Amino acid sequence: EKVEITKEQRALIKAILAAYDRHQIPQDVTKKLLQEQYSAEENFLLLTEVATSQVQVLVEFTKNIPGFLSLDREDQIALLKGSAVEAMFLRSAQVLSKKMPSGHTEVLEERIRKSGMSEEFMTPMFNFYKSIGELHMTQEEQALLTTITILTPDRPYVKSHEAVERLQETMLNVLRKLCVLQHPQEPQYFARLGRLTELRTLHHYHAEMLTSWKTNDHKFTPLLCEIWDVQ
Ligand SMILES: CC(C)c1onc(-c2c(Cl)cccc2Cl)c1COc1ccc2c(ccn2Cc2cccc(C(=O)O)c2)c1
Repeated sequence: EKVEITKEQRALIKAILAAYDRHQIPQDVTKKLLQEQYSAEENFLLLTEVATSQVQVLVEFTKNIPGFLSLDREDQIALLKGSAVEAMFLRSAQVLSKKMPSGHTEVLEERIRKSGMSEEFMTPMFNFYKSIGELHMTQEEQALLTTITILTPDRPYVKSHEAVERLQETMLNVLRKLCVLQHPQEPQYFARLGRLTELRTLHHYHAEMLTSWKTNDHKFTPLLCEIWDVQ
């Protein structure tokens, strides 16, 4: 039967896309990525600055997700803490896979490769970036996928599981219709997006990345320590 996006769903897409487009990392941070010299130390510091800025952007974006602010306040924090890494993997993948104007992509990739991260995390991370790139997601799909990742009910310490599940279900219904309408030649497209559960394993790798950086006496910003429970 014909797939129809309702008026409410269109309004939802518009609100989420506007929030997604509005919240970008400030130019002065991304400009540094091109200017500073290369050393593992400098790369780590720059990536820490980008990650901190990305968390701030993520918090602002999340506040604009329709319905998020009506969730229990502690659950809002639990959802942000539980999804930050995955949302940042999605965002970094979207940025690295789209050919950014001023050759940012190569520079970013180079700085990630040379930031003191061990090889064992590099491979899964860049495979993930490659698989995201191959999906050629539209802006709406990227914004909705990030929203759905944030609204994952089974994060640690979430109390009103059903309230979050209802909100996530609403977004999944919209994404499902969008995929059918925007990728008519590929009926399996929505299922492929769902298979991004690799995100969960990357979350696991990331915890180990943090530990290995920490043992090499790398410092994180207060915001990153708070959102990632780093001492
Ligand atoms: C603390 C730091 C060393 C770190 O720890 N884990 C990761 C980490 C890593 Cl190394 C990979 C994936 C996720 C995380 Cl948290 C990182 C680096 O984090 C990021 C965060 C965001 C990133 C990047 C790279 C790109 N982006 C997105 C981006 C870049 C430039 C502009 C914009 C924009 O929206 O305008 C967005 C790195």
